[in-house]
Amino acid sequence: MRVVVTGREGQVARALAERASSAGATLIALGRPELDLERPQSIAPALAAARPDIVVNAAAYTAVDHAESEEAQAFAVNAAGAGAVAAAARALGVPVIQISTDYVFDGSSLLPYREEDATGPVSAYGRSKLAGEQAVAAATPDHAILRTAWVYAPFGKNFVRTMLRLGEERSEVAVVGDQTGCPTSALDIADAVLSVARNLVAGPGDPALRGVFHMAAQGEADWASFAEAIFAEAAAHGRAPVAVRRIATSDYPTPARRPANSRLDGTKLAAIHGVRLPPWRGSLAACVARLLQQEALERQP
Ligand SMILES: NC(=O)C1=CN([C@@H]2O[C@H](COP(=O)(O)OP(=O)(O)OC[C@H]3O[C@@H](n4cnc5c(N)ncnc54)[C@H](OP(=O)(O)O)[C@@H]3O)[C@@H](O)[C@H]2O)C=CC1
Ligand SMILES: Cc1cn([C@H]2C[C@H](O)[C@@H](COP(=O)(O)OP(=O)(O)O[C@H]3O[C@@H](C)C(=O)[C@@H](O)[C@H]3O)O2)c(=O)[nH]c1=O
Ligand SMILES: [Mg+2]
Repeated sequence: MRVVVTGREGQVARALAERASSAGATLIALGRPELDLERPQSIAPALAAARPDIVVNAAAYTAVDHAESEEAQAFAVNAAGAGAVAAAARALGVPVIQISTDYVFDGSSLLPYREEDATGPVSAYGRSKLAGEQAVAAATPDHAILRTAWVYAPFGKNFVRTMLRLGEERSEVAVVGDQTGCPTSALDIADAVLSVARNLVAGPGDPALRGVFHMAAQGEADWASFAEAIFAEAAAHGRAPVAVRRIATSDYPTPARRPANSRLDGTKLAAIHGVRLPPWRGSLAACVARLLQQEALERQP
């Protein structure tokens, strides 16, 4: 199975590159300048040349706060770009997997979100990603939209690496405690995406395998308790302890609003695709261990 992913250096793209061979897949990553989601005319030729059995659109404009002042660019990449990727996949006669986000919800529900729950993004990023879901669905019926959340990896830009960096500079970090979600490892996402890809390729006419699915780690955390877990893992590897001061969202002003609750319910993905991501705590432990091992190696003379 030839899996073509958009974006070369993104967390999910790099995780797919790392995990593909153990899933018996060949991974081809396409990025700028050859494939630029802001240049729709670049997309179909780049995808065609890569001869995919399936396309995964993992590239996106992901700077949540910057998107508030660059909404047009966020829409160009996340909405028009995603639609163009899906249209190109359709022209090639292959399915597309669109990676989407928990930020399509407004966060007012007290329960984990299910696929049929009403969306209502409260940020420009969330609006652009919801428009992307709609553009993909309009472009081809042969799609799976996989919504994930709070992605981290041993590489790329993410909350885990930010906390480990801050923890080297300070003995206390202030973190919001009133936003709850599902911290999800990009490596677990990669394994799940590859399973879904296999199912879509093996079941070309099966509408049940298509549509929207929630794909996040099991369990839940708020950002403050997630930070506490990161520092606990680091301390287990000999790092100095770091205290987390739990603050309210109102004490941490940001340009973008974020949902108070964006937990995702993975029941549908498990029932239909047989895929359940692991609980977040063990995946976090593996990520922190790998980061600190890399760091120790880099420090060796
Ligand atoms: N990060 C998160 O917490 C979450 C992410 N998601 C979604 O998951 C997907 C993967 O996210 P993640 O791996 O974290 O993303 P990253 O921010 O790590 O990477 C995004 C990638 O998109 C590429 N990209 C941006 N603009 C363009 C463009 N115009 N043309 C081509 N490529 C472009 C970037 O390229 P370059 O390296 O050149 O900048 C980068 O490789 C995205 O769809 C995101 O919306 C969903 C929930 C949570
Ligand atoms: C760095 C830092 C952040 N925070 C807060 C800000 C924010 O509410 C929360 C997380 O910060 P981030 O910048 O990682 O959040 P954010 O970039 O909003 O993360 C989101 O990214 C997009 C792409 C998604 O799709 C979402 O699922 C989600 O992962 O923690 C603190 O309270 N203290 C800190 O020191
Ligand atoms: Mg961010």
